[in-house]
Amino acid sequence: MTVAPFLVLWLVVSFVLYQAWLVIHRLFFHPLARFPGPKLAATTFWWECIQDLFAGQGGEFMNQVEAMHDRYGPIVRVTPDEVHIKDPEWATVLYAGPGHIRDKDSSLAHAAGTADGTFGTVSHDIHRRRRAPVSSYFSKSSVAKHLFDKIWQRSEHMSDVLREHHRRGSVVSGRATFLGWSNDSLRMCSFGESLDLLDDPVKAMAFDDVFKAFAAVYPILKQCEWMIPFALQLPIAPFRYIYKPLATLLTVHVNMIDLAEQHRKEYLSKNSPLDNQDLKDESEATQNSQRQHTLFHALTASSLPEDEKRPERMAHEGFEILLAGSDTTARTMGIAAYHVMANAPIKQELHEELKTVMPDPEDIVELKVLEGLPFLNAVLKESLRIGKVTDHRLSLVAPYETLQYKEWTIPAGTRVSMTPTRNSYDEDYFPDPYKFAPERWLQSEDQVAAMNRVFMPFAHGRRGCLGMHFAQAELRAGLACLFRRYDFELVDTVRERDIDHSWAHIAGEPDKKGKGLRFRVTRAY
Ligand code: HEM
Repeated sequence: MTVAPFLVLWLVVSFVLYQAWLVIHRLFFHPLARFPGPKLAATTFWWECIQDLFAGQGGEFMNQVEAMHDRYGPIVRVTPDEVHIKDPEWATVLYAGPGHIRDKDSSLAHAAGTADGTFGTVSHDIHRRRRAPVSSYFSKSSVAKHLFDKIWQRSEHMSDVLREHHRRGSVVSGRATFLGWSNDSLRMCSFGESLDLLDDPVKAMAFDDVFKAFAAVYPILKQCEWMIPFALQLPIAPFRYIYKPLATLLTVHVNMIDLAEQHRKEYLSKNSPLDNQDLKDESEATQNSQRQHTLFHALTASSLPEDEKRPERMAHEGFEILLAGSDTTARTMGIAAYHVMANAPIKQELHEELKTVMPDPEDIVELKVLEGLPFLNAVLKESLRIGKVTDHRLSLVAPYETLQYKEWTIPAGTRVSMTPTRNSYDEDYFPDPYKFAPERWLQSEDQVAAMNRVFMPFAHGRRGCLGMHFAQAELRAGLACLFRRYDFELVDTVRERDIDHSWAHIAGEPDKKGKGLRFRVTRAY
């Protein structure tokens, strides 16, 4: 026998033996071996990927996790090294606050290729440092003081677009309109410029393809964290022929570096280094934000170390903001709009309430006035509840802490996940969960407090959404402009087919045969 075939045989046998040992180890000797769950899930990480890519419509693993809980109980081993817990009351233990160290699961953190951004940072300590200035830029007070004017302008613009549809009697695509609205608004507030997608539904739908492309490859990206960083080292042009939306996704990544560099230079040229030294903490940076018109200005002005202010690093923050903030808000808006349009009494009540603060339909309203409207608030919360747009497991690791769930002791260093957005469908807290019922948020204080305890559309704790105030301000402004100024009728929109989510890779998606939300503007007030 020559050396080459012998070497191949040796490699094949070694690989097979190694895989066999892995399976035996995972089933019998792994620290999670005694946790309940299907053997296949305990054996290989690829089970999740295969379920997501090939079962049903794809994106089936989340439904499988639900089925595992039905069969095995509230704690289940869902991959070789991860347990998933379904118990709304336990979320505050996993997503714990000060005094508890939680790293992020790297397969979730790195999937978008932004290991240096807040979302993509695994380490607890580095994450805290990075999150502070971004979170401050989108804080409740910063949204009210610095960003709401721009948010309102974009909603006004959406209103103008709808007025034109009314004039022409044309059918409106909810997806193109709301994605254009949220993307323009987020870009305007974060980067001081927008792509004007609201004016160009075709361009808006090209961005929809980008989100779809990301979702389509997400199950593979979760297994192969190196993929996007590797693709970014290659020329983008060939990707245009292989899969155009992926090329667009990579282009957004690359353009973000140029934008970060441009804004950093712009900020430094207008502000002396002496001023910057004076910025001792993030709250000071926020107070100073008269001169910080973009997220990159704020990051440049922050007290982060210089290495964290490299354009390549800041670009990861910018990319994450776009990825995390535009599709989510657009989807929630679509869900809210559908349910309000489909329920005449709800539509009427919302319209009447809005009239109290906008006697003239063209009135401009301050954020705090909108926040004081109980029915608008109830519609917003119910839309976030029923939408559960980020329908994926948020997995963390407590590196030094043993976690206890009932009689189960979870060793330190284990990946532990929950799906906080699914709490919203727990019948113990939300009776008749599939019903869109804003009135549930108008019950007694105790009843609302019980719901609020487990209501986590933005997840919870330090890894929870840092754009939640921004998103809610956008949704309030958007709903106010829509339902104070116009009346609508749905056009061939079926809830089960076009609105409700039936599968999810990272965001919940309606049936693939769905046509999306379509409506007509029947009246301008
Ligand atoms: C209705 C709209 C939104 C929903 C439902 C939502 C939901 C969430 C959820 C559930 C998470 C937890 C992470 C995870 O599950 O993977 C998250 C994280 C995040 N969101 Fe949002 N989000 C929304 C809008 C926004 C907006 C407008 C922005 C930007 C301004 C944003 C920026 C982020 C960032 C950067 C993170 C990562 C935070 C961290 O890791 O520390 N989100 N969001």
